[in-house]
Amino acid sequence: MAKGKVLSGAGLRGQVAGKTALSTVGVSGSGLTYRGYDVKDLANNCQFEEVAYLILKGKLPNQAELDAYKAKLKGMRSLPQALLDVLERIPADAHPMDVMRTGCSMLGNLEMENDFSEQGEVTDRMLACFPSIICYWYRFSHDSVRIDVDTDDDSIGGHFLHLLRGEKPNALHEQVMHVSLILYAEHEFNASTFTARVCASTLSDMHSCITGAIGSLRGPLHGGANEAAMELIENFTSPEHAEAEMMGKLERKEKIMGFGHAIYSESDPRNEIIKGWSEKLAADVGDTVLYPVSVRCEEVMWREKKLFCNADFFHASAYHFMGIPTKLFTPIFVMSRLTGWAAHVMEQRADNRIIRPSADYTGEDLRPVPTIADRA
Ligand SMILES: CC(=O)SCCNC(=O)CCNC(=O)[C@H](O)C(C)(C)COP(=O)(O)OP(=O)(O)OC[C@H]1O[C@@H](n2cnc3c(N)ncnc32)[C@H](O)[C@@H]1OP(=O)(O)O
Ligand SMILES: O=C([O-])CC(=O)C(=O)O
Repeated sequence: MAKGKVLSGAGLRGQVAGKTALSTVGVSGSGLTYRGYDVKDLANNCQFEEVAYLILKGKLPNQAELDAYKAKLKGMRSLPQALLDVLERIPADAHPMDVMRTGCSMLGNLEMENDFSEQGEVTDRMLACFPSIICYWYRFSHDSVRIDVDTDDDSIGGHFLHLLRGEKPNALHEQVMHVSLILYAEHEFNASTFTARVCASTLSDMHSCITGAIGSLRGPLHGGANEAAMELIENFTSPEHAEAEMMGKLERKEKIMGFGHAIYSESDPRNEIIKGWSEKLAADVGDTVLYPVSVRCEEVMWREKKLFCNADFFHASAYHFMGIPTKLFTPIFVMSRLTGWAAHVMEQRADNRIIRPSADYTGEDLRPVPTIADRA
C-alpha cells in the first residue's frame, strides 16, 4: 500500500480554504463523492445530464425533471452570429483551450449575466453550447465547413461527437461520453475551481469566473494532462518499448503526465472506471498496442514510484479509440467541469467573503528611491 500523502507545504496543500457541500475528494484515501453519491455509483447508473442537474440544482432529477432539463439544453445549442464570426477568425493552429476561453468570454459579451438571479440560466446556456463552440471552430478551421450546430441528439456527449464527425455516434461512444463527463464533473478545490471561486469572491460575473477557470485547466499539471498523456503513449510501439522508455524518463527525473495527484494517496477512483471503458473500446477497435502500452506504463509507475494513474491517463486512450483528435481532449473536460465550476461560483456567492490570503515577504528591506543618475 502507498504511504499516506503528506498534505502540507507549498501550493496551499492541506489548508482548508473554504467550505463546500458539493463533493468530497480522497476522504477515505481514494473516494470521490458528489453531493453524497459515490462517483462510481453515478457513473454506473446515470447519464451526464442527471449528474449536471445534481451538481447545479442540488438533487437528482426524477424522470420528468430530467426530460425537461434535456429538452431545455437541446434548445440552447445554437450560437449567435457575432460569436460564429469570432470563431471563424481564430486560426487552425490555435490551441482549442484558447478557443474555449475566447468563446466563453465572447458569449459573456453577447449574453451578459446582468444579475446573479440569472446564474442558473447562463450556466445552462454554456452547458448546452460549449460543444457547439469548439466543434464549430474545429470544423471551420480544419475542414472549411460551416456546420449547423443545432442537432437533435439526446445528450451533450452525443451532440459533441455528432458535430465533430458529421454523423450520430453509436451507443457505445455515447455511453463512454456520459461516463467521461460524469467523472470529470466536479472535484472540490482543484486549481481551476479555486480560480473560479477567487473570481466569484470579487462578485464578478459567471462568464469571467468560467473564463478564468478554463485558463487554469489548460495547463499540463491539471486538465492538459490528458493530451500530454496521449502524446507520451502514442510514441510507444509495444509494452516492452514503453517499459524501456518509461524507465529512462524516471531515471532522468522527468514528470510523467497522467500520474500522481495532489490529494489522493492510494488511487484516483476515476481511473479504474475509465480504464475499464478504455479496455472495452480497445476491443471494439481491435487495438493491440495502445491499451497494453497504457497498462504497462501504469505497472511501471506503480512498481518504481508508487505513483498511480489519475483521471487523465486512461482518458487518453479512451478518447483516441473514439477517434477524437488529441487537442480536443481538454475541451471535453471543460464541457463537463463547467458544472462543478458554476456550482462552486453559486456556493461562493451564497456565502461570500473576498478571497484574499497573505504572503510571506522575501524581498528587499525598506530603502530610498535613488535618483535616476545613481541607478545601475
Ligand atoms: C484531473 C487532474 O487535474 S489530475 C492531475 C493531472 N496532472 C498530471 O497528471 C501531471 C503529472 N502529475 C503531477 O505533476 C503531480 O502529481 C500533481 C501536480 C498532480 C500533484 O502535485 P504534487 O501534489 O505537488 O505532487 P506530490 O507532492 O505527490 O509529488 C511527490 C513527488 O512525486 C513526484 N511526482 C509526482 N507526480 C509525478 C509524476 N507524474 N511523474 C513523476 N514524478 C512525479 C514529484 O516530483 C515529487 O517528487 P520530489 O519529492 O522529488 O519533488
Ligand atoms: O483535484 C485536483 O487537484 C485535480 C483533479 O483531479 C481534478 O480537478 O479533477
